Amino acid sequence: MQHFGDALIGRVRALGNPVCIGLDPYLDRIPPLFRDGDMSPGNPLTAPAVEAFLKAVLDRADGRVAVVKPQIAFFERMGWRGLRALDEVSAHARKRGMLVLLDAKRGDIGSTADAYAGAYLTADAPMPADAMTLNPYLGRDTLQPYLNAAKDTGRGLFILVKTSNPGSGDYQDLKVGNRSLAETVADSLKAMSGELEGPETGWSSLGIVVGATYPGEAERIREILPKTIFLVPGYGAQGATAADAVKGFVKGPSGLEGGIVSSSRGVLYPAGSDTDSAAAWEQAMDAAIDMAVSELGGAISA
Ligand SMILES: O=c1ccn([C@@H]2O[C@H](COP(=O)(O)O)[C@@H](O)[C@H]2O)c(=O)[nH]1
Repeated sequence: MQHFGDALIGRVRALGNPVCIGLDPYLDRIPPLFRDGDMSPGNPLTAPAVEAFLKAVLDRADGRVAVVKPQIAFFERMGWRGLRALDEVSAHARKRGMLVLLDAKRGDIGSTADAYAGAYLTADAPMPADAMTLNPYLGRDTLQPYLNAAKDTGRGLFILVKTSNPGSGDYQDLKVGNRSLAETVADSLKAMSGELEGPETGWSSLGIVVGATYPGEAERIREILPKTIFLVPGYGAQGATAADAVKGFVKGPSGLEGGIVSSSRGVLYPAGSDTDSAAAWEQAMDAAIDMAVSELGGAISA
């Protein structure tokens, strides 16, 4: 059975960069090369066009990137055809050796969490993901069904701790004693993280989300959870730099490690990609991927 934490860290070490490409298909930004019809969410041609676009992105990323993060909202927006496209795109990524981290941010009472875990994480899940994001707001008992599934299947979990958005401080920075709520949540995940530590690298399959836009908080949270992989959004389109993004990383055998840095809009829609020329689009996409790979690869080797 694959252990998600070991598999992810192994691939990042092998490739020398922590890039995670976010798959957020904004319908009005799909390049002309792939568009079909009016690209309205209910148009039956829209989801296949999105699927073709994302598969082409994955082909450009082949051999350069360890993991991709489809954002389920953009697929749900297209109804059942969108979910079918998500399934196809995920299968395409896996065929190219990339892990699939589903950004679904689920969070509900335990009995409903059971159903979500059964959709994405259990051995018989119809839409399997290698890992998924979760919202811990309803309490630790609501994370248990996902933890059970992760133990059974080796899949991974990423719990929201300190998100990248400007309003994340509204609740996450509130003081609980002398710590922020985000740090308190991190502390409460210690035991669960320990239960999923990998036999090869020691890194846990229970990860957390820590925005690149709050590098100081990333350093404090790393002290609380030394073996927990960080999923770091906020680099690129949200303004954080590569140096900010790796603040919570630690020294490993081949450079800094312990996290992946996601970039969605910055990679998917670069300058020059708004074209109906296949060659020009490929060139723009290669340049965008190269930029993320070299900036973030450089930041972990510095
Ligand atoms: O704290 C978080 C958690 C998740 N996200 C997700 O990332 C992408 C946005 O990425 P860009 O690189 O800014 O396009 C989107 O799917 C969010 O839901 C986040 O931004 N912050």
